[in-house]
Amino acid sequence: MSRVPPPWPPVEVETAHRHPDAPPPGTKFGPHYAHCFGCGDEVEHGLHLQTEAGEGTAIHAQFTVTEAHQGAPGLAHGGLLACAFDEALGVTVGQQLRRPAVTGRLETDFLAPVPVGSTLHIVGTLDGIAGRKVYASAEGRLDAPDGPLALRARALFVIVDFRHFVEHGRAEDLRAVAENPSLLRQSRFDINP
Ligand SMILES: CCCCCCCCCCCCCCCC(=O)SCCNC(=O)CCNC(=O)[C@H](O)C(C)(C)COP(=O)(O)OP(=O)(O)OC[C@H]1O[C@@H](n2cnc3c(N)ncnc32)[C@H](O)[C@@H]1OP(=O)(O)O
Repeated sequence: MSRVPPPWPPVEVETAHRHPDAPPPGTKFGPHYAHCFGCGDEVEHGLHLQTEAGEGTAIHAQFTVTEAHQGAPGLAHGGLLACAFDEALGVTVGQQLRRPAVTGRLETDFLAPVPVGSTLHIVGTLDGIAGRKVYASAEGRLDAPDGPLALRARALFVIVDFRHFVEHGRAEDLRAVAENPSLLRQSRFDINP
C-alpha cells in the first residue's frame, strides 16, 4: 500500500486567517473544560494536553504519555494519540478562528511507536476553509520540538452554532456547567466574530 496521502485539503479552499482577536504567539491557553479528556484538569488519567499559540495559525501542544495511556506494554494506545491530535487541532481551529467547531473527520498516520514516559510535541495549523468546513493538520514529534517525527494527522472541522452543544449534551452535565460556569475554563467564543 502506498504511504502517499491523497491531496490535502481535498477540496478547493480559501486561506484561513487567524481572527484579529486570536491570542498572540506564546499565549498559553490552559484547559477549555474541566472534564475534557484531552485537556481537563479534573480528569485524573486524561491527556492534560498543554497548548500555546504559535506564529500565524499555528498552535503548539504537548502531553506526556503515562502508564494510564498504554495499549501494548510500555507503548501509547493509538486511539489516545489520535485524541491528542483531535484536541490539538480543535484548539487550533477554536483559538485561531474564534468559532465553535466540531471534528467531522480525523485521519492519523502513526509513523513510529510512542513509549510511555515520552512527551509528544504537536504543531497544528489551519490549511484552509470552505464555507463551514475548516481543514487543519498537525505533526507530532518525540521528546523535543525537533525530535523524531512520530505522527501526522489531518482533520476536517465543521463550524457549528452553540445550539449544537446545548441540544446534544447530556442534561446533567449541562446543568453542572450552568450551576458552576467555571467548569468552562475559558471565556466564551465570540458569537458574532
Ligand atoms: C473566547 C474563545 C475561546 C476559544 C476556546 C477554544 C477552545 C476549543 C477547544 C476545543 C477542543 C476540543 C477538541 C475536540 C473536538 C471534538 O472532538 S468535537 C466531538 C467529535 N465530533 C462530533 O461529535 C461531531 C458529530 N457530527 C456532527 O455533529 C455532524 O455530523 C456535523 C459534523 C456537525 C456536520 O453536520 P451538519 O452541521 O448537519 O453539516 P453537514 O451539512 O452534514 O456537513 C457540513 C459539510 O461538512 C461535510 N462533512 C461533514 N462530515 C464529513 C466527513 N466525515 N467527511 C467529509 N465531509 C464531511 C459535509 O459533506 C458538508 O459539506 P458541504 O456540503 O458543505 O460541501
